[in-house]
Amino acid sequence: MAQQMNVGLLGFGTVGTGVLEIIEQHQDKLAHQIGAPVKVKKVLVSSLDKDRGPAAAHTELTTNADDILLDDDIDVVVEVMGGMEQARDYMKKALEQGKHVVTANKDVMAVYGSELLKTANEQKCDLFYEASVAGGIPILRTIVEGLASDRITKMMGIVNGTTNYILTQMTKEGRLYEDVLKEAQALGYAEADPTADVEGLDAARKISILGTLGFSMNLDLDDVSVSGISSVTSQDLQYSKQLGYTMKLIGIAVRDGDKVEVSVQPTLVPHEHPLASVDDEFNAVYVYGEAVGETMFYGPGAGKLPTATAVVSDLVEVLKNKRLGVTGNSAIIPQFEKQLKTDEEIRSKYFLRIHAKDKRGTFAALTRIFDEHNVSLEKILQVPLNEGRLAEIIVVTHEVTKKDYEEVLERLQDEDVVVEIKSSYRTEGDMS
Ligand SMILES: NC(=O)C1=CN([C@@H]2O[C@H](COP(=O)(O)OP(=O)(O)OC[C@H]3O[C@@H](n4cnc5c(N)ncnc54)[C@H](OP(=O)(O)O)[C@@H]3O)[C@@H](O)[C@H]2O)C=CC1
Ligand SMILES: N[C@@H](CC=O)C(=O)O
Ligand code: NA
Repeated sequence: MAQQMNVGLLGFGTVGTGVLEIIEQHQDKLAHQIGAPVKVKKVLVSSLDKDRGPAAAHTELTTNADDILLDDDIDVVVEVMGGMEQARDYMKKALEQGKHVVTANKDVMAVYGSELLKTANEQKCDLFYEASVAGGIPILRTIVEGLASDRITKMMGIVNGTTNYILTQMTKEGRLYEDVLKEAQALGYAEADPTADVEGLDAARKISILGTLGFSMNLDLDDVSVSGISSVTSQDLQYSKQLGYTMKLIGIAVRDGDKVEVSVQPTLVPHEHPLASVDDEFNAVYVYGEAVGETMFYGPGAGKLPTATAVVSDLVEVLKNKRLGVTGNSAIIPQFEKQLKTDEEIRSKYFLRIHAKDKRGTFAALTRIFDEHNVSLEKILQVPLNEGRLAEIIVVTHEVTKKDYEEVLERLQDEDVVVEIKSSYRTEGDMS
């Protein structure tokens, strides 16, 4: 057996404590796979005063990152502290010191990923980030290696555990948004600031990483159109259910020819769609490849041990590469120039809920507007409100262009019979 490999951990929170636990508990298996024992030599924390239980006794804690980044005995730096600029600076410094890096940080990888991967290749170092997308599901490896021979044309992912937990609990248990969010925070699923979860930014970061790898083009976070779940109401969930749909926050990346579209939004999927039954903090990524057809990868998307499993598996790969002398190849330069679809080219179905005056001519006025913009309707539901003075009208369109649909929304806003547009959601139909 070769000499011990040393790891420096940046962060000792939910994921960091899980990483230490797995390394300690699976020591024999890891040593067998890597061909050398592994030890977490030092851990960076922001405060030495916290009570960290017995786990902390097995390693050395520091508040000075250089104790890790400049320690010649540390082979791999595992970044699980979160945040943006500081985490990126530490990763860059680690790579410049010739250390390999494993991270769970999608915030950094979505924005600075290509820059850091370039540094890693130049330094002949590895940089792996499996835990950054869909926690414990080995999805990045699946796309890059498992489907390397195929041409991926569509990915749809429930890639945020917090929002999936909230939507599931609101839909199935009738619980309140605020209560479930607090619980997701207590369970360690949410980010330090959960705004990134509920407003869709966390999922946007993940789908931009998936799109970049799956379509082999550099997709930026700015290329992702994003909306979150903070304004989803229990009425929306109830009407969706009544019309045969389940609401999920879904990251969607589609390639048609050379053009792509990437977005994140609360999306209605038919009850029988495989993504509809992915509940609570679980994640799933549906991937369509031209040759393989439909595939779906399911598992826990957040939480201590599932996320730590992905981190430690990356660590195993790095250390194996190091032993074989083949590090420095973790980045594949994207093959294609990015070409984004226009709103005339993006096609989808939509769910629309409006309050309208309940009087003669209302429906005629509405259908005229839909018709003038080439929007045809697949489903219609009308419910009287306020003792018949108002009508709650819910429609699901056939597949239409985003441009036509947005023009309809603008026209409806100015229409006399429309009192208020209550909500509007992208709706998925067929699988591929
Ligand atoms: N939680 C999850 O389920 C998942 C998390 N991730 C990602 O993993 C990363 C870590 O998440 P998580 O473990 O939940 O985060 P936590 O907030 O639980 O832990 C963060 C840790 O990093 C330390 N830390 C933070 N900032 C600094 C700093 N500036 N200097 C020194 N130490 C610092 C904290 O120190 P102290 O203990 O002293 O406060 C803490 O130990 C994030 O990038 C997150 O997005 C990815 C997938 C799933
Ligand atoms: N906050 C994230 C954690 C994993 O990336 C989530 O809820 O999915
Ligand atoms: Na993963």
